[in-house]
Amino acid sequence: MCQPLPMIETAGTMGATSEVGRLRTVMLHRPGPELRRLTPRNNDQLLFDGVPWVARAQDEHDAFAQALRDRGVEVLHVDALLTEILSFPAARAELIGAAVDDPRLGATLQRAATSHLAWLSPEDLAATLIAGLAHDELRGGRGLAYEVMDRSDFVVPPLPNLLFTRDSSVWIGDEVAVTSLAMPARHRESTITAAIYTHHPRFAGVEQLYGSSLEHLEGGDVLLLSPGVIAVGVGERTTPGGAERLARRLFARGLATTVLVVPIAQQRATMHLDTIATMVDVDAMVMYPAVADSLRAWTVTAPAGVGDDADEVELTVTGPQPFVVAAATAMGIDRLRVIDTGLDPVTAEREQWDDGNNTLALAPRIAVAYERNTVTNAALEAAGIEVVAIAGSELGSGRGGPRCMSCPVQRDPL
Ligand SMILES: NC(=[NH2+])NCCC[C@H](N)C(=O)O
Repeated sequence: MCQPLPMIETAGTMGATSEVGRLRTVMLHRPGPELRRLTPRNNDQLLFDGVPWVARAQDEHDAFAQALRDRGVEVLHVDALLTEILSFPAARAELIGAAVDDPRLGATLQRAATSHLAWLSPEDLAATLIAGLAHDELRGGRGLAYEVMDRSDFVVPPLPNLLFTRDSSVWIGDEVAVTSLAMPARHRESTITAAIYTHHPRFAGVEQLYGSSLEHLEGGDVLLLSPGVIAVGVGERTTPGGAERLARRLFARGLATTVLVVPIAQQRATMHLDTIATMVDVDAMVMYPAVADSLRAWTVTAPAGVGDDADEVELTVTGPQPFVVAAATAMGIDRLRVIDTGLDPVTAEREQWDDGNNTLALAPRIAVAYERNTVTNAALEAAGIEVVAIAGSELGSGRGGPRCMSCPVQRDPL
């Protein structure tokens, strides 16, 4: 334990100012034993629409990671970063504390779980923090809560949605926002991303611009439309309060000039802004046609030279305007080109559900997309976007596509 980690050379500054600058480094999480915890009894609560075939999901994810590496992208894995920081006592204490900080447990079970976790090697602790700790896996389990707890329940619940690394942190400029996830099944994910950014030497000196205990804000709702122009969806996950706090902090730190706040329907099919629209070129988005005309945005700005006290920043709010109009104005372009998901309403609805809009741009006009969304992908190709198609039959059961499954750590400036 406690051996210093080697400092890793990184090419250029970390961070991103757009969704489409050439992708250099990305953080992924290869799905593992945490997916084997899903059953028909718990999958709804754990935010999966079914019970995935884990080995196939891993094959699909490996092919996704390989497609990125083949195009020169460095792939970082959450479990490896987590294992590395878990040789530091401070990181261990923080993450063990977060794992047992659960009102279901009670003091006796909390103590038993803490001492169980404290004995684990960095590898085993990383694995347990992600896959969770089932009732009968806890050596020395005791206490009222332990006796009463259903045998199929978890002392530490698994994190199957860690797969969607987009949501638990987002880089804006050269800072990282550790987010505050709305669904109870995902709260603990951002304690892991916070610990990685705090303790891993790779990220030494990186400023954290948000935090896991603030108003709900999820990375899937944050779109870097162009340098300094950020769209934030508010709906099932991100609250208006979260969007406002992020805007203030971005303005105070000079990381944005305009934030567009975009209300989206509060339902599972549109849980994040990136389920209905993603950038595929500097001036183009693939978008769900059923919302393309009705999507509205409030434009939030702040006077220049606002100083660095975020709470003092005076916000100017105008709108609402049609999203595409507000976006083009803020981005300083004549028109935001929109490529439709599907052609007829039924195909569009099916392909939106299967994350046809959820593309990951590798550079302007090159995007990773699920192969199953054939009509959307053909529309992208027809619009001059090269589609890097990946399989997602099992990965898709968690309702997330290539964008949700990736957190860009470094993109070239445009
Ligand atoms: N950025 C995204 N669209 N992420 C998708 C997350 C899916 C995950 N099962 C959830 O419900 O939270």
